[in-house]
Amino acid sequence: MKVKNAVHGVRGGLAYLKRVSCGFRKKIVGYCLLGLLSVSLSLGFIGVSKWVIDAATGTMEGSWGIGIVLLAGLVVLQLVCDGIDNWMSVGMQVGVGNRLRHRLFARLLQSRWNAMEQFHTGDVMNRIEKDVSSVVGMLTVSLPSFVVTGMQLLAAFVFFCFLDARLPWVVVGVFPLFLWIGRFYLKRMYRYTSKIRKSDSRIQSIIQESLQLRSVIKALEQNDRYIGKLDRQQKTLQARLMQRTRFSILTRTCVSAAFAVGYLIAFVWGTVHLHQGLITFGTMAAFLQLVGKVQRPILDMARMLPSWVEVFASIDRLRELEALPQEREAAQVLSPTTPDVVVDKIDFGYDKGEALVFRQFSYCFRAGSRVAVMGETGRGKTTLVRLLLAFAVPQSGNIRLCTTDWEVEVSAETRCNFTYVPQGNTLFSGTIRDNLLMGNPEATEEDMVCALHTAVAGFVFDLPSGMDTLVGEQGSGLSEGQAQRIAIARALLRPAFILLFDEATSALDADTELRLLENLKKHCAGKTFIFVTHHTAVAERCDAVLRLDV
Ligand SMILES: Nc1ncnc2c1ncn2[C@@H]1O[C@H](COP(=O)(O)OP(=O)(O)OP(=O)(O)O)[C@@H](O)[C@H]1O
Repeated sequence: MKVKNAVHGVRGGLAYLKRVSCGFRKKIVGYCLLGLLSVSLSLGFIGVSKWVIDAATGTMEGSWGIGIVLLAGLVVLQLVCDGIDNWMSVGMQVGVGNRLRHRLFARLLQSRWNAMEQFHTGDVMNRIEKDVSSVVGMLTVSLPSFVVTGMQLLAAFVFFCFLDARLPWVVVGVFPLFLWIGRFYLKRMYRYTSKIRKSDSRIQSIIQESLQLRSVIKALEQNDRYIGKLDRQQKTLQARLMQRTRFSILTRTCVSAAFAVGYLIAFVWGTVHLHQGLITFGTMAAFLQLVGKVQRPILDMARMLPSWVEVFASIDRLRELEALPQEREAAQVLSPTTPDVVVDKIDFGYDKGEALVFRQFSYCFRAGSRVAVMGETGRGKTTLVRLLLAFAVPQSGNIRLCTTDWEVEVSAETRCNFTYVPQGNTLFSGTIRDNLLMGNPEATEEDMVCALHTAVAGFVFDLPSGMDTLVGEQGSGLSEGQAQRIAIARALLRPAFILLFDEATSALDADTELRLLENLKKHCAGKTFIFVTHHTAVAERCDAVLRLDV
């Protein structure tokens, strides 16, 4: 798919980091400067300690007591820096994380209704949680550390040159070799990391779907099968992680061995020069500390590499989500009065090459009428609702909202003219009141009571907490029929001209269904009702029946 064509690569990844860091760049630079101050303090510590040792051993003149006071001052400053560092780091992590999740969540909600079908929700959740935190870690921890470590290395290198100009160039000499090995290392790590992220997503998908459908799993006695499925995926993840760890340990051991040899050379060099009286004890101590100061940052940078690789794999996954086709955002287009809904010679099929669901289909839903849409399962009833709501767009023909002197083709902007009760249980966790307010955030207590009565949901007033009763995910705690009636009340609160009921009364008993239809007729005069239904009782109380299977 198009999403797959999203341009991968380091350049794209860097551009993404630049984009998402917007608004935090000053803080990140400030954080880097703080890190540099911290490095300067630690180098200052080395310089002063050399002076103190040389003064104490009589190699240099001066009061080593002042040096000790200076050292204590430098330690205090370092502690203050560490405190500010922690404070800034947490603040940035929270801020950047919130910003990234906001950006992704908004894009997912604004994407076209079926754009996400290619992803499992568990995979999407995994990306929002783990890939976002990996990018946050990069921007707020790894990137500043990389800058500071690089500067630390440079500063130590310059300091080194003052002590002896030859040794540091050995480091420069081996640098091209490091780059060459690094290229091979990065490629391999990227491959391992991408596979690991995929396995991780699969695990989350299995857990999420199984928990959502746990009653189905229980009823079909498939517990062991699903636990086994999880175990197999976990084993795959473990194998992939171990493979990456093996490779990582191998490369890290090689780097550490190279550094151990480097330290040994530096130590022997220092000892020989000390023995020959060419350097002082202070220089020897400073020299050995500096060797550490050069080696530590290089090792730290090498250790950061896996997290850089992980970030680029994560960025690719986040960019796939961000590349989902979006709905155009524009002002609402509200009809002046209840409009006719004219479906004019539409052709529509979901996928290219597959049979069309509608071929040259036309129909007019008259303003203020009640129409039952019927037909065998799979004939396109729900698809018609999606087309009216402009979730899907016909390949040819059009659907228009028309009044005597006003006409507009349906689009995301005309959705405000409709209210929709989908199939199944569509309540959110929270109170019944929260659910009702989703239909109309400005609804008064009186409006909500009226909507509940019209939807034959008077049972809500018998609950101990009434409208403040808490319901669980997907309306758990309520019966299917109770949840359907609250969903209908929610839809009635929305100030819209056309009400779309997609098998919205399927869980109601015949008597309750009839009372609901009577109430709708009485309280919602002038509005258009489109009932997708298999119930003949509903069809008998409508002004027209649209059969899709004839
Ligand atoms: N998201 C989708 N992607 C691809 N094909 C789809 C999608 N949704 C539905 N279809 C196909 O479109 C056709 C019409 O489906 P639709 O859901 O509109 O039928 P329906 O009449 O509402 O069925 P039911 O009475 O079972 O709800 C079916 O062949 C179905 O397989």
